[in-house]
Amino acid sequence: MSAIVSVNNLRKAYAGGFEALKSVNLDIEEGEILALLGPNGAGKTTLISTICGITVPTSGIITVGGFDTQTQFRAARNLIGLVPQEINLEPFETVMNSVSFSRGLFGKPRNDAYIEDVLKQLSLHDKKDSKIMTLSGGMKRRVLIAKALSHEPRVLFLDEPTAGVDVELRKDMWEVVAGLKASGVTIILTTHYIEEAEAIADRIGVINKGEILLVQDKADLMAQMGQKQLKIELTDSVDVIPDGLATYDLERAKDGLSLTYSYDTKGERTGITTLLNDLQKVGLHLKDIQTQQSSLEDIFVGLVKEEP
Ligand SMILES: Nc1ncnc2c1ncn2[C@@H]1O[C@H](COP(=O)(O)OP(=O)(O)OP(=O)(O)O)[C@@H](O)[C@H]1O
Repeated sequence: MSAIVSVNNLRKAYAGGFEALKSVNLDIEEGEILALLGPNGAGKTTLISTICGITVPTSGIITVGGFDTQTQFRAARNLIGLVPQEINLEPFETVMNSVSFSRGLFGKPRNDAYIEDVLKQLSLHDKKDSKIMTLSGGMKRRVLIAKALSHEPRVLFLDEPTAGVDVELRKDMWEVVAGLKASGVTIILTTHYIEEAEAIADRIGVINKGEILLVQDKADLMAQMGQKQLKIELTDSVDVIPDGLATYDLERAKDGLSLTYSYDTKGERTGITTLLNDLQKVGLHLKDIQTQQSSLEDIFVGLVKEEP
């Protein structure tokens, strides 16, 4: 895979001097879904707006499809579709007209067949002649996506596509995004819903205070940083952790009926076998054992917390 979007040493200071982005470097591979995860005010929207040429960078270079977003703005922008956070649609317009109009703004010749295909893909085709004001919130969001796709972009930016959307609609949106990826569009979405990144992204970038803390393959991220916990339930409670188990850094539950052992799933040895032997040696009897994997949420909270 090759980078379709390349961000190099991007800095953005707003008027007044506030540095919303501090030397950001990011390559987005063609065909992937990249989720940019970060808390409120992290700089997600600023990053997207700057790549899309809506916000002017203070310094740094961004290319899209090899075109410089500043010196070759039009060529770069033609390759980009942007779905904004806010729903800003023309209420009295029909879906078809509204989407066709967006295409026209990019100077592309009318192509009803293409627009109808997009509407079909977004399950909006039966609403093509409906006025936008008659659509549900979920449908309006899909109209925004149709508009962003109207000029046949290769990269689609979705700024918080499911903010304030109920669980059902959120899952619908995830399916839409998966369908778009299947049709060959590269997708970058911002979210502060960890489960959203976990559900649909190929790679996850974590951004906080204007800095990208990491960008990594989702599965690798979870495997590398994920810790597993082994919860050992005991038949009888213990008041203190026996000396013979001191080396394991166990956590004792308040009721003394279970001990939790954390280990690295990627480590050469987990230490579980010797732990179980040692438990027996100190005379503890197991009732049950269970393992649990830390979620992306634990990883994310850990990363953002470590920031000074
Ligand atoms: N036009 C502006 N002028 C000055 N500061 C701004 C401007 N736009 C954004 N900021 C500041 O830049 C920082 C990053 O904002 P941005 O909207 O990029 O964050 P975000 O990660 O998208 O947040 P959210 O999840 O809340 O949308 C914030 O501290 C914000 O207050």
